[in-house]
Amino acid sequence: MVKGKGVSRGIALAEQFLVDAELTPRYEEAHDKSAEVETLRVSREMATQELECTIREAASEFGQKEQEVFEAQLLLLDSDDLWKQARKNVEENNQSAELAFHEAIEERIVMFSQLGSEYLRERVLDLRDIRQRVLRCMRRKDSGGDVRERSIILVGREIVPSQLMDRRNGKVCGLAMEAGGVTSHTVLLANMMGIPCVVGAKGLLSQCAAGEDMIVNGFTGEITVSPSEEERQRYQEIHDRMVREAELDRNFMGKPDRAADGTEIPLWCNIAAVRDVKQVLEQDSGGVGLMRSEFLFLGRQQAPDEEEQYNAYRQMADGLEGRPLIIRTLDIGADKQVSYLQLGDEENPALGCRAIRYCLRHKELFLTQLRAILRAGADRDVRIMFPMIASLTELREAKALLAEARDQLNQQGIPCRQDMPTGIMIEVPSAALMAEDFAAEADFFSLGTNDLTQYVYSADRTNPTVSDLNQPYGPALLRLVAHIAEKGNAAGITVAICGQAGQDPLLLPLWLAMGIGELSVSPTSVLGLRRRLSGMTKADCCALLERVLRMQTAQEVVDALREFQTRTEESR
Ligand SMILES: C=C(OP(=O)(O)O)C(=O)O
Repeated sequence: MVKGKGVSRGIALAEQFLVDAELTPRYEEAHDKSAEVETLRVSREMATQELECTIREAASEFGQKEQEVFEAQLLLLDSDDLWKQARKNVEENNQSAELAFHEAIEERIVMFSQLGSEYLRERVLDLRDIRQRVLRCMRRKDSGGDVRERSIILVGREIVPSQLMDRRNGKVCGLAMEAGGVTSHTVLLANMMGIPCVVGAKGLLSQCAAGEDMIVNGFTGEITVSPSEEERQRYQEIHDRMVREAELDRNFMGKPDRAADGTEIPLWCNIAAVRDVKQVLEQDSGGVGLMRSEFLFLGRQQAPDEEEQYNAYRQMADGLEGRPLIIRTLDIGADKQVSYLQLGDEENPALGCRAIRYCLRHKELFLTQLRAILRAGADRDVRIMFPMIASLTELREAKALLAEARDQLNQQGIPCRQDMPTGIMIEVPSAALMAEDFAAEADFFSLGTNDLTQYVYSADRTNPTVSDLNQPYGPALLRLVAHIAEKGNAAGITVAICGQAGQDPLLLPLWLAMGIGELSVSPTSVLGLRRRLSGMTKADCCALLERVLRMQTAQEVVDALREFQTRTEESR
């Protein structure tokens, strides 16, 4: 068993699937040449099937450009010369199938790199990708066809969002990482998708065995490689308990987001793509409090143009059937790197030119997004939110560009929203301290507690070594949140929370007491939070908050919150 930190609740048992480690071939001699040749044949078939399936999916879910990328790969993979060369390497040079294929691709990489053509040089990346795909197929024990049909646990040193979103990686039902931070974007996505996840599991990669089963326990942080019968039974018990809890939660379908004394906190959702809208409706949520638009920009070769963005935002708004959609403008940088945007090598990217800072310096890119959002909101409840605002000057500049985008559309006679509600993320201490001033110029606040925590404690959210500091129970963060809520409420604007802390059931009474006006959480958290909310009263929560705000350590706070939770649940 390997121990890490559980960062997305739940438990999963499935086949392990190594993702991020660059697979290198086994440098072995072929003991049985005909078996190695057969491995080549089967892996060619599997890789081809996978790619064909990806092309179909890219066509239906993404766009023409994504489809073309994979079609180009399929052409390369389908080269008879390539496979003949690999076969020759087995038969004449006594190489294993893995090595034989690796070498055959390597020859092409060297050739393509030396040719003057820009186009062929760019194909080198595709060749590398194909090599990884085929090696992965060779490592799979059976030739059970398309990995997408199988449930898998992604295992890696650090899994990036694009790998999790890559449908070629199968039906992901768990994530296990040797490194990885508590609120990295992969973790956020895992939460959103209800996928159990463990990070910081030292020694994981040396123990895992691709193709074998694994249990990932997102409650305890335990990872069990190749589980025994007894361990499988234990998994089943926990799994069954989860199912029972989920049934209790489901009784709260159709009920209001209301505490026992009638105080309401709307429970909205965080989403990243059009396909997430379905879950918002399925989980009976009232809207989307955070649409992380940067996910439209990840895992591709160039930025989506205005039309593509407009279509995506419009589809989301339509899918929400009148519920509000808050779109956060491009929050790129730090752990969300996009190669084609040339973010540059920064010594300290979390403190660098990211999010609104990047957008204000790349006006065309920003205006394109603003136009797309304004158009999507022409006759739908779409609202806009700027991330990483640190100064009033930035907010004013961003609003001026929003007005410019609107004027451009008006001049062209393109329908768009004239008075789009405009909010800001409060995630930088400078904005938190000046909440009163910001409240006079923003229509709403949404607290990005993931970043706010990292900046308040100066503890990198992706660094597991400092994850003890990077958590939301510390009194400094709670006092700051209370300050922001007070200023926002006094100005009559909604103060929401869209960071992970918003979905933490332990913290729920504090948010209720502070007058937080909306929580935006992963869709899978909505019903559970609604159930818990229904058992609390604002008066009890205020008494708890008063005590908590006088506490000095995170441990004292956690103890008080746990005690409150037990008491509330027992009294129901
Ligand atoms: C919601 C937040 O933004 P991100 O997507 O950076 O986690 C946050 O920082 O809390």
